Amino acid sequence: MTTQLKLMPPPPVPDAADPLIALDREGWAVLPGLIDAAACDRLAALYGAPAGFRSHIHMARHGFGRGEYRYFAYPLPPLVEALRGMLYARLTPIANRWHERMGMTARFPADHAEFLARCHDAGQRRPTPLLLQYGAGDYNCLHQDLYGEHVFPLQVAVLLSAPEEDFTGGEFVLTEQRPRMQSRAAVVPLAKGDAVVFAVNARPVRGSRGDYRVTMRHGVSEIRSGRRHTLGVIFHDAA
Ligand SMILES: O=C(O)CCC(=O)C(=O)O
Ligand SMILES: [Fe+2]
Repeated sequence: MTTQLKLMPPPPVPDAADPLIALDREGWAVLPGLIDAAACDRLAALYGAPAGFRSHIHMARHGFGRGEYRYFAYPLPPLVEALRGMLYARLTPIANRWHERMGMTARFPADHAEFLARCHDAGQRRPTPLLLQYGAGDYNCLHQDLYGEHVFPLQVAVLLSAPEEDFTGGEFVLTEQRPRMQSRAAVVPLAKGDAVVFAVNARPVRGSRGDYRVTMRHGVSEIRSGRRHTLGVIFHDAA
């Protein structure tokens, strides 16, 4: 019996075949090694470049936490532009399915340029991809990246620094607020170059009487030492 069991093939691991399967179950999923270490370093180095950004935010001044970020200006750096279009195309079927399940009327076109035209027509014209930089003692309060009426329900953050080497602490945290229940938190395990895909504001959860909406927020726990950079990819533009 034991030998027979040993000879049996291992059970299939669906998440390994498609990491995005976890999105429906958890409201977030990790895309391991989305970009390589050299590309991470090149992107993180842009933070110190004088040009290419439309604004610079000191989080403490706005009560958002402690740390800073810069929104890219258009045209985006080619890698950011390519990632944004590629990820959007991959996430659109899930976004449309989620909207249907949550009883939301908006549907998303297959082409990101078409969705951006919709944002721009509604006055959401400013690019939202951003680079974040944190040092020791910095953190990012739980929040949602909503910038107007048009919201693509999923977004992506890419960790550009190596945990335990470049920084300690600074974990990516998600919370979900379920109706009439206490909130639940998740800490997302990320290595340098990994991306987390997560719900911007709400996700559908299957209950005994159909789907219901769960509200999600994300943030970053305090960086204990070192420096941490992230690339944030949001698919709607900002008013
Ligand atoms: O630094 C992080 O990991 C989170 C960044 C963030 O809030 C975002 O990309 O929207
Ligand atoms: Fe965010």
